[in-house]
Order: sequence, then structure tokens, then C-alpha cells
Amino acid sequence: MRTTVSGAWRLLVIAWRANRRKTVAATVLMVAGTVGNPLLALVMGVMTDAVVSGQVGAAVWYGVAAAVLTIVSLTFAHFSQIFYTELAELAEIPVVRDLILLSNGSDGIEHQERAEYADELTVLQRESRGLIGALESMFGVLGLSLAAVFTAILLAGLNPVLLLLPLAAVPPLICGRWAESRIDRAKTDTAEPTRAALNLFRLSTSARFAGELRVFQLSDELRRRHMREWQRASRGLVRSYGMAAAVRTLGQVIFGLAYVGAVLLVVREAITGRRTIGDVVLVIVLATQVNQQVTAAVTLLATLQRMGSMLRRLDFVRELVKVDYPVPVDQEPPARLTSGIELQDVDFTYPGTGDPVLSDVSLSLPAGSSVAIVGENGAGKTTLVKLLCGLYRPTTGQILVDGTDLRRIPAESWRRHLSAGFQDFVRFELRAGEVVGLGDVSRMGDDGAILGALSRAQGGDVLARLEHGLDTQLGTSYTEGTELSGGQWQKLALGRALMREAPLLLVLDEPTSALDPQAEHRLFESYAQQASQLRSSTGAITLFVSHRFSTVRMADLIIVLRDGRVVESGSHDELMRRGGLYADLFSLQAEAYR
Ligand SMILES: Nc1ncnc2c1ncn2[C@@H]1O[C@H](COP(=O)(O)OP(=O)(O)OP(=O)(O)O)[C@@H](O)[C@H]1O
Repeated sequence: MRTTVSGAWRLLVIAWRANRRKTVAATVLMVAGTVGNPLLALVMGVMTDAVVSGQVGAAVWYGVAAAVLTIVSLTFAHFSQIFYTELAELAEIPVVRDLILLSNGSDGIEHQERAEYADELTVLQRESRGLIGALESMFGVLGLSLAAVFTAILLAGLNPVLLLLPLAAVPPLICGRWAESRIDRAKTDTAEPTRAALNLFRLSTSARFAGELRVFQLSDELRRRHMREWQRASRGLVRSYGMAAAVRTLGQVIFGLAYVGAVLLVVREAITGRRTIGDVVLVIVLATQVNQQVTAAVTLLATLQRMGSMLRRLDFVRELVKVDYPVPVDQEPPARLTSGIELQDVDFTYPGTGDPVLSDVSLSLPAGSSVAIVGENGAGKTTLVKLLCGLYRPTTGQILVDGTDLRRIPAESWRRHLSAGFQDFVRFELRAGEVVGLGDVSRMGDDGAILGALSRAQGGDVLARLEHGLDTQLGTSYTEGTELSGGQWQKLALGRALMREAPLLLVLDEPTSALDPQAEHRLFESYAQQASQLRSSTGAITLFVSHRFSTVRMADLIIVLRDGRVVESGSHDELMRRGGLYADLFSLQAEAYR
């Protein structure tokens, strides 16, 4: 019950914040519409008595009143609907905004690895569309509560025993609530197969994967898997819907028996002359209305309960993404790096997994240096990059930025001083200028800055081929959209990474994997020039991950990772002289290119 009441209250607050005038109008119309019903029953009762006793004039007036009340009941609820549908559209915005913020607005991304978070988010995304129905229910319940009070007063006036009639409404209510919780539980239990099925659906319908799916003839296999997951989810849901329907029917049957009893009671009193025919009409109409009120209340309360659960889920996810800060977050990043970034005895294990991915990593990245990280697949390179970006926190050990624990620097501030290009970059389907400009939102409209970043990213050739230059709409989601090759998309992503001209740390995690070796080489040469300027202005560190040793050798410091541990570090010449893993890998690749 608490979920329903608090859900209704929160909905009212959401509606009020969305638009006060419309909230008041919707409430007044809805209340007037529903309260008209019990009044109509009263008028019909007295009208019947007037007819029976031959008072023609009074009977006509009562008839007119009954007609007016009927029109009010029928139309006001309808007009109210116009207001709350509009309200719901407005109210949905903050809820959706909350969902987006919860998915992407938190400091780290640990929570996104957690299954319970993903499950809750799946249900939330599905349920958030139910806001229109929920607002309707909230106003409906408001009107029904008032109507129920009126009805109870009228019934008590006839015979206090009839007050038991609204009480008979309790079993259907309890049954309805139980049914709704059962459905809610089933939704949580089936969130995982639902998510898997949706992912498979997206995979099967996205143009991006179409080529691979065709070549490997995977469409049947994906369809089979999709069907299996969907059936797994549906089985659980259908079972719960069936049980819920049976229990709801049981509640209605109990009420039906009470209804018949109430009518018989007043009919018997009328036969003995203690009640008028009008009273019989009144009780028949009122009892019918109580039945309608109860049926409506069960449905409306179920919707409200569902929305209450959704809002509670939102709170749960909000709690989940909250980071507890073991140290005070009270430092700002330096304006320029003087000593650099140091990792001290850093261990890291992904949340929910057992094996450490990084162990005992101690490193010093000097201010103004370019650093390359190399290692085999799965060695932990990307993980190290994510720790430096503050997307995860070390499980033990610490990262110091010019001597300050990174945990003491607010994530927001640190990110303002970072820039990054990732291997799995995002293909934003926007205008070309925006795709690059997103790297520094404050200068998104600055074509000069965008062109500068693109030229540093060696992306001038991509722009030259676009019909409307920076204004070209990209992506296949648009009729007019131009599709780019993987390497062209990557050059724009690189441009995005180079939009911020004075970051303290620039991270390039295999940002050139889709480029040919010459393009990658040219890019890093050009970047090396820029880096030397940055070195003197901000002491920036450039950290890049690459499997191409012709690029790696240009770095001031090369770090070699193996199984999450640093096995070697030094300049190219030092590492070659040492003749260890780096020298082996370098020679192997040089051989292959010969
Ligand atoms: N989100 C995650 N949750 C759990 N384990 C993960 C996650 N991401 C990576 N791992 C594991 O951490 C290890 C290191 O992965 P990481 O991506 O850091 O390697 P990498 O050196 O960048 O590899 P590659 O060269 O293939 O990109 C791998 O064993 C991987 O399975």
C-alpha cells in the first residue's frame, strides 16, 4: 500500500512541477465527473418517488437534473483526459532525463557491469512509457475516492448494514494488489531473457552488423536464439498473468455476492413498506456504481502500484550508482602537470568477478611525456586506461596526479582535463561538424576549432569527400545521411579526441586500428609535434595503446604489460638493448613487414 500511496503522491508532484494550471484543471474536471455519478443515483431515486406519487412538475425537474448530471459525468472525465495526456507528455521528460542521467551521469561505470543494475534498467525503460496511464489512474483514484465517500453516505442513510457493501470491495482490492505484485515479480525475474532477446533483435536488425550476419548466414541462428529467449521471458510472464487473472476474478465474485445481498435487503424492506420504490432504485443504481468503482479502483490502483514500483526502482538504481567516497573529494586538478601521474601498487578486479586484471602496477608517467602501452590481447591495457580516466577506481593502491590522490579530485573536473579516443568509438549519427565538435561541447559551433582538430587528426580527406562539408548529415538512420567507412568514422572520432587543445592527459586507446599503417604513422608524427607544444604549456601526458610497433617506438616511455603486470618499461632503445619481451615482439613484427 505504501508503494501505491507514495507513487500517487510522487506522480502528483511530478504533474504539479510539469504544469500547475493543467494539474488543477485535470483534477477539478475529473473530480466533478466522478462525483456526478452518486448524485445521479440520488436524483433518480427521488425522481422515481415523484413519478410514483404523481408529482409531475417535480419529476420533470428531477429528470432535467438527471440529464445534466449524466452529461457532466460523461464529458468532464473526457475533458480531463485531454489535460492529463498533455501533462503526462510533459511529466515524462524529467523521468526519461533521470533514466539517461542514471545510465551515463555517474562518476564511474562500475555499476554498468552489475547484472542487477542492468535488470532494473531494462524494466525501467519498459515501464517509463506507462506514465500516461499512471497519471490517468492517479486522477481517477482521486475522483473515485470522493465518489466512494458520497456513495457511502447515501447507503448509510438507507440502512447502515449497506455500509458493508463498500467493505466487500476490500477482497477484490487485496486480490488485485496481490496479482499486480505477482506480475511485477515476474517482470524482474524475466528481465534477463528480455534483455537478451532485445539485444539479439537489435543485432539482427542493425545495418551495421548486416554484412557479417549475411556472410556467416547467422540470421536463422539469431532468430532461433531470439525466439528461445523471448519464449523464456514470455513463459514466466504468461504464467503470472494467468494466476493474476484467476485471483482477480475470485475477488470480483466475492463482491458480486455482497451486491446481490444488498439489493435483496432493500427489496425486502420495500415489500414490507418500510422503503419506497425510489429507495430501491437508489440502491440498485448505487450498488452498480460501487461495483464499477471497485472494478475501476482495482485497475487504477494496479497501474498506480506499477508506477509506484517504477519510481521505487528509480530510487534503487539511484542508490546503486551512488559512489561512497572513502576520502574527501576536495581537490581540483592542477592547471598544469609538473611531476606527472603516478600509479602506486595498483590492483584492480572488475566488479562481480574474482580474478584481478591488474596486479601490483607501479608506474611513473612523467609530465610532458608520450607513453605507449603494449601487450598481448587481454593483458590489461584498456583497463589501465579506464583507471586513468577515472571510469573505475583501483581495488587497492592509488593513482596520484602531481601527488594528489585521483579519488580526491571530482570526476567531473578530472574529465574536463582529459581527452580520449577509444577503439570502440561511438558513431554519432549527427552532422559531421557536430561529430567532431562533441569533443569540446563549449566550442561545438566553432568551425575553426573543428577544422583544426580534424587537420590534427589527419581527417581533412574525409571532409573533402562530404557533399556539404561540416554540415553533412552522417549515418544511415537519415534518408539524406551519408555513410562513412570504418576508417573515416575513426578519423572523425580522432578529431573529436583532439578537440580539447590543452588537456592534462590525452588517451588514445587503439584509436587508429581502422587506419592503414601509413595514415597511423603520419598521425602520430603530427601528434608528436602538437605534444611538444602541449608539453611546454600544460605538461600534458599522451598515453596511447597500439599494436603497431612502428608507432610505439616513437613514445618516450613504453610500458609492456603481461597478464596484468608491468614486465618491462623504458624507451625503445633501452627495451631493445634489454632483449626481453618487447624486443621479441618488435622483431617479430618487423620481420613480418619485411
Ligand atoms: N567489463 C569487464 N568485466 C569483466 N572483465 C573484463 C571487463 N573488461 C575486460 N575484462 C577482462 O579484463 C582483462 C583485460 O582486458 P583489457 O580490455 O584491459 O585488455 P587489453 O590488454 O586492452 O586487450 P586488447 O588488446 O584485446 O584490447 C581481460 O581478461 C578481460 O576479459
